[in-house]
Amino acid sequence: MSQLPISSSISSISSPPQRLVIASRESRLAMWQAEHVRDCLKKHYPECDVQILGMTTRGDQILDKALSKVGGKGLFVKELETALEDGRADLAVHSLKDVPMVMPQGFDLSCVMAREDARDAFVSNDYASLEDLPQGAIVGTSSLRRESVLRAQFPHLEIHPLRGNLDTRMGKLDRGEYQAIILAAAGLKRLGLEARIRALLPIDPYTPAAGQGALGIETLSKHPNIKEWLAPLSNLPTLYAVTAERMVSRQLGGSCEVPLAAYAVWSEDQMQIRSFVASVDGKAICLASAQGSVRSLAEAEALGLAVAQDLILQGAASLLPNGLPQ
Ligand SMILES: NCc1[nH]cc(CCC(=O)O)c1CC(=O)O
Repeated sequence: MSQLPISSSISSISSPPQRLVIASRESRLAMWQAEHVRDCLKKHYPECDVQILGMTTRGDQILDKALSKVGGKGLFVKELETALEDGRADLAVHSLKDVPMVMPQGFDLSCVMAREDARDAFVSNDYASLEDLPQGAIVGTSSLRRESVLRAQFPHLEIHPLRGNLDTRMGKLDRGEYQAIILAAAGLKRLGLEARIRALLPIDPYTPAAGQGALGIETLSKHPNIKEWLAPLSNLPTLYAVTAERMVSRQLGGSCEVPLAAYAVWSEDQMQIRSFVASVDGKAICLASAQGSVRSLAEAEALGLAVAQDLILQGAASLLPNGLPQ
């Protein structure tokens, strides 16, 4: 006679968490995001002791170079992953835009939370919109994606690099180093700086980066209960959208050394997605969009794949510094 698998049936009903540690970067935006996750966890698990472990990453230290030149997205997440590996933290909160398209071995993107405004924002003290900027005006951005669209739309503007955390960037604008800067609206809204936004840039042509405006929670793949514990924090429309966006980006190499945009919206089983790959000077662009029924993660990935294939058929590979992956 076979025995009932008593222990496994008991362990599948896990008890609520008693203590959770969130690893976060120390910038004001990262801390806001970690506190947001902490508050959401406390709401679902009032008995749980939720702590935040702040840490400085290489991406926060190297401020004098364009992001595309210092090693890209992984830069902001490595130190946090080490904290997960060492057991100092259970989860790491990231702006999803900064999370590499392929997760390193042993780590999972375990939760995607509801998206803030995904659009880019125009911020200036003297001008109400990009259209109002005079010949030679200096616009700050270190995003090759933003630079490419700006150069295509407004060849008379000067695009200068702009790095550092949000407060640093705003400070540089306010000291007159730029006539205007372009930032993600999500970060400004989260930090209570929404009033500084002079204009929200339309998705066409200013298509956001994959994952922009969404929060991702990374955990160790082998953590026994964390995915189940995080499930109430996840947002399905956002998860479907960013899954498609990240698929496009991954197919094209997922690097920030190339202007690459992908933005999707999902509602009522329908997804719309739009993406481009372009040259930094804005002179060459491959643009694709698609719409289709999406009722699963696999269908979200399939729509993203179709858009990537459309871009590749249009010659997107010739715009990628290292060609197509593999
Ligand atoms: N690349 C840095 C970064 N990562 C996430 C955000 C903003 C918040 C978000 O997109 O969730 C920013 C700043 C910006 O692009 O202006």
